[in-house]
Amino acid sequence: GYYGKFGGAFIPEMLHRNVEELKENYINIMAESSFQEEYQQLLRDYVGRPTPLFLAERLNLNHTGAHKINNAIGQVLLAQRLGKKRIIAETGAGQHGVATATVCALKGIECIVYMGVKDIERQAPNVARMKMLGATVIPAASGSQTLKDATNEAIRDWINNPNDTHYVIGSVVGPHPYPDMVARFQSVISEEMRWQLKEKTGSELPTHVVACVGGGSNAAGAFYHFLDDPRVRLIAVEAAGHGIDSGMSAATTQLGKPGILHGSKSLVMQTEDGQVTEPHSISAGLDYPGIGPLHAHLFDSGRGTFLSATDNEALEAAFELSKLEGIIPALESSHALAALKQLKLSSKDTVVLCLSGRGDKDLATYMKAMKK
Ligand SMILES: Cc1ncc(COP(=O)(O)O)c(/C=N/[C@H](C(=O)O)[C@@H](O)C(C)C)c1O
Repeated sequence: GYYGKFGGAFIPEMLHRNVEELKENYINIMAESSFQEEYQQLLRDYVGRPTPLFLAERLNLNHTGAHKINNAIGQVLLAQRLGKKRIIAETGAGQHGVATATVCALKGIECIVYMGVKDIERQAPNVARMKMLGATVIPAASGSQTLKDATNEAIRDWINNPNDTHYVIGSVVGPHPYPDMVARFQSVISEEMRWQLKEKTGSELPTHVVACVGGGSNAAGAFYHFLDDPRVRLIAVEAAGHGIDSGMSAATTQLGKPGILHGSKSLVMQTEDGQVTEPHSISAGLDYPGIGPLHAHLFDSGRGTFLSATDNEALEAAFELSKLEGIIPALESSHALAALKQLKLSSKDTVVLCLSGRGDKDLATYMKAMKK
């Protein structure tokens, strides 16, 4: 369960049994043909995959509007095979919450989503969707009432309900096996990239894959099948917020130090005495003081190139893509788009940009920016 020196499962004693049960079973269950049949069938007929590779842009026009559903389907199917009757999840941008609530509605299983009070405000359309889908949204009022507090509340719930509950973590974070399990579910993104690239360009290898990183699941999925091929440059884009040195940022590889967050050893934005510091990003999905251990290792080993984009650069990129291509991207994805300008690309390059989600959820923020 390690990526270099990062990863592991540093969890409260009371969670051991839950996490052990997952670790013992996830590979076998995912390898079962009945699991794969159901999983692939849902991705095809319910999510609407494969999503088109369009003009070297990777569009997730998936059902529920982002990549999160790939992971939510996998984990709910897994939870059912483990006999769980109750699903909990954390969410920040609300996409993961909506994806989990969607699959729970489809499978008729109870769904509770923890969400920071601040995020409930700025992603209101997704809160409405979760409620429409029959999920219970519980405001995380502890701490700074953002994503990390939603995650803490979900972990507290799981400790109190160890037997009948599965915690669907929304990104490649948390104790082993979550980072590996979520990356496997998201790997469908690079699988589709490869064969669509082959069809369109004759080669299944791009020169660059670019993706935004909050916890890092859409990037893990986009990078997955290219990790070991140095011919493919992996470009991870973090949220610089008001700027790396502004004190209002979420660029964890630039500002973080090795530490433990939510059960995983990775890079964490923290004070001298190891208290997690409050991150900032205009996008809820990247507003996270940690990063998945896979990405900490990609950064530490130099295999990945870590760029960042500020709030304003992301906004600009969102307006530009909307006007130039008729696609309104999620604020998170707009960070990946903004970073393209920082790459010295040549016409020989094949760049695949992973657009992790649609901008429907961010229209209020876009409209506010337009008024300025
Ligand atoms: C459209 C979109 N793009 C990217 C992200 C960043 O999450 P990763 O792909 O896991 O880095 C997100 C993250 N969304 C989560 C959520 O919807 O709850 C996030 O806020 C938390 C799970 C971290 C997203 O919604």
